[in-house]
Amino acid sequence: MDKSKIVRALAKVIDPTTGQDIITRSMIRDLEVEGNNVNFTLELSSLESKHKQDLNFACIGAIQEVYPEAEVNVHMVSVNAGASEPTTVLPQVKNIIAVASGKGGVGKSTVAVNLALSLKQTGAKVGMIDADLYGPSLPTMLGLQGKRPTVQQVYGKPRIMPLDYQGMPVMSIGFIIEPEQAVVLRGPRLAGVIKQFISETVWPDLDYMVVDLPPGTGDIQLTLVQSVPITGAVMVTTPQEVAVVDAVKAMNMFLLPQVNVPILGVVENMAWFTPKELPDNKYFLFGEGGGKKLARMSNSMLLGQIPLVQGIREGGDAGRPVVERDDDPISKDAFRQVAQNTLRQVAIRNEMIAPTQIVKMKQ
Ligand SMILES: Nc1ncnc2c1ncn2[C@@H]1O[C@H](COP(=O)(O)OP(=O)(O)OP(=O)(O)O)[C@@H](O)[C@H]1O
Repeated sequence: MDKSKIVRALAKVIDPTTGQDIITRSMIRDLEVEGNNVNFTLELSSLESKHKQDLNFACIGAIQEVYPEAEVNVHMVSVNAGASEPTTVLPQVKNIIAVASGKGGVGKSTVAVNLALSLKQTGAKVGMIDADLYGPSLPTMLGLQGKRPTVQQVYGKPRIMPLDYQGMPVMSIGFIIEPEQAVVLRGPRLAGVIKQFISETVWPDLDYMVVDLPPGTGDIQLTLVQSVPITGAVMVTTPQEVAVVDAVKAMNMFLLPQVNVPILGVVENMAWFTPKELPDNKYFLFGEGGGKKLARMSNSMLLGQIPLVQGIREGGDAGRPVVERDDDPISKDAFRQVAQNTLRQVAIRNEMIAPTQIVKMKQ
């Protein structure tokens, strides 16, 4: 029997927790073929061990399809044995970055989308969840209006396949219901949708998952911190005092001792206005210093300042974000700097602090 044929057969076995095949996920070790005997070890996380039997049968079936005479012995081991608290939610996602703001309209979604795409431009694997269930803007900003995700059966369970924007998997309530219907969703339904986006969607291996939160503090933020371990939050504010005051309230939710999500830094959006015809001019319409102030208050850093320019709004409306175009290098650079600083802050955070735990709160 040919070992490489067996590997190719095993590559058809899908791990139901991630939707990826067990070869891509490097779950097979010590594959040995002797006569009719095929022996190997299948490494499972504690979450995958729920599917132990299914996976065992799937492996045997896949090999016997090629070699009906094969005697297959699958030795299953748990890779998390002895670990204190294995990550069981989105184990294939290395970092989850929540983008939050105090009030609406400060450009949180614009920052989230351009940050995600700038991270992707560094070569990282990035996905996005639009958790702004009341006002989903991702479909418009990425030109995906009217598109619907497909549902596929993965081991007998229906799973959502995210939509794709230029190689970036994305999910939004706007892909499921019409935007004007979103407001009718209430507490438990909202929590259900967030959980579907996390646990019932087939996300590939990702370096960063960027989550666009609704403004303020509410059920959705609470559901999210109870559902996934958030690596850190990026706060978006405009420079004026009132925006900062609201942003502090939103920020304080992340810093609650039982939530304990670190603030990676602050993005000051609409920092100054630059007219198209006078690209070197800066008019500080909303005052100055809000971003720095918020960064100081959260003991974090100002990740960057984004100007108020027509191209950013046009990019969002046209479904082609400014960092994906070449007609506004200044804004593109500003977002690139935000992404570089975010990468650095995530790396420092992961070096210095233990992984975030999912919040267990009495409701
Ligand atoms: N720096 C900017 N320059 C020009 N227009 C911008 C800028 N940032 C955001 N906008 C525009 O402002 C509007 C609001 O932005 P966005 O939807 O990102 O805000 P938001 O904070 O996510 O709002 P909400 O959460 O209330 O939906 C959009 O039309 C967007 O294109």
